[in-house]
Amino acid sequence: MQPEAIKNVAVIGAGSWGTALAQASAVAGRRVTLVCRDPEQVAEINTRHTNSRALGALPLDAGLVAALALPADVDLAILAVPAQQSAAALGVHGRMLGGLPVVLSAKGLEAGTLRRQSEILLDLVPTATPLVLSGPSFAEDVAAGRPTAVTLASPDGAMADAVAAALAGPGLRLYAAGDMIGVELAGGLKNVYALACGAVEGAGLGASARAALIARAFAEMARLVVALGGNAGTLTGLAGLGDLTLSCTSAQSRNYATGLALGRGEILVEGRRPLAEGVFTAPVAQAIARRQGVDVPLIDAVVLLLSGRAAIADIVSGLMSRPLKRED
Ligand SMILES: NC(=O)c1ccc[n+]([C@@H]2O[C@H](COP(=O)([O-])OP(=O)(O)OC[C@H]3O[C@@H](n4cnc5c(N)ncnc54)[C@H](O)[C@@H]3O)[C@@H](O)[C@H]2O)c1
Ligand SMILES: O=P(O)(O)OC[C@H](O)CO
Repeated sequence: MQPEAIKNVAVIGAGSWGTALAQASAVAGRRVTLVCRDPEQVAEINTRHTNSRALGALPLDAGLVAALALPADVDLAILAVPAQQSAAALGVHGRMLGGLPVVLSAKGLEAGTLRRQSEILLDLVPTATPLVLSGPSFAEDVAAGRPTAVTLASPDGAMADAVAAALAGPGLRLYAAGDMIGVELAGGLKNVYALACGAVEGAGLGASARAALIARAFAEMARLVVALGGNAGTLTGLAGLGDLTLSCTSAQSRNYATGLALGRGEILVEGRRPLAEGVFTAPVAQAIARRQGVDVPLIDAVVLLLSGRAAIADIVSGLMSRPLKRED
């Protein structure tokens, strides 16, 4: 496929990330339909050209329209609902996606089934071509056109090149890559480690502890990626190091902010906080690691923290008192 053949893009999911990707695609010259669930949101986007629920007063590109369903002439779809909702959204829209390239942009692993996003897509729409978009990218930055670079991974290299070229614009640079498993895992796992880093800051444990945590998270992530057939080298790129750095150091990350609250001793009340994908992915990552026989002390620590069954001081002391091991 040539990039010029990708004229019409549909984005499923009108939250902050879906709206930001729709905006970037429109700025890149595509005709974009943002698929919403709420008729009032459709009306606001089509008349006032804002999506206030997702991105406040940010003016949206004139090439972006909203609808309740996918149009018939879509060349490329982008799925941008929370990771635990991907199967439900594909259940509604999947029959329109047969044979199409589908960009998966949620960062998370599915509870219960332990599926990655590409596995969910291929189970529900076997003829679609999956591409995974991940990397350091806050919706607010992408929507405002601030410089952002991400990875776009697919086993179909020619398709990844074409879609990267079709979606690239003045503020968004996409690097095509082949290791979809590594990129998907990196995107899901960084949210778990961002929770941990936020908790370290919230508990006042210091910047040295947070830096050590990031480095050990990188090593842990590499073990899991390799065990699942991915490439550890992928983690040196945008989806690995790039996103781990962003999410583990910035309170703008919802996962980091949630960790901050946990570290301060606050109790999480479901539905009362912004989406923090790591809360759902942590137990899934732990189950996958157990299945593969991979040692993941940091993921275990986050699962324990989220369970509310142990204080952060005890969790940290448990991590620090493990038998010493070699780094090399
Ligand atoms: N916000 C960011 O900066 C950002 C950046 C990169 C990746 N992501 C990822 O994008 C995904 C979505 O995050 P977000 O920030 O847009 O969340 P959000 O909470 O802002 O929005 C989620 C949207 O999905 C819609 N939705 C939920 N279930 C649905 C369903 N079954 N069918 C159709 N629509 C449904 C909701 O109505 C809402 O509009 C997450 O996996 C997140 O990790 C977010
Ligand atoms: O706000 P978060 O923690 O969901 O992070 C958003 C993006 O994934 C950052 O790359």
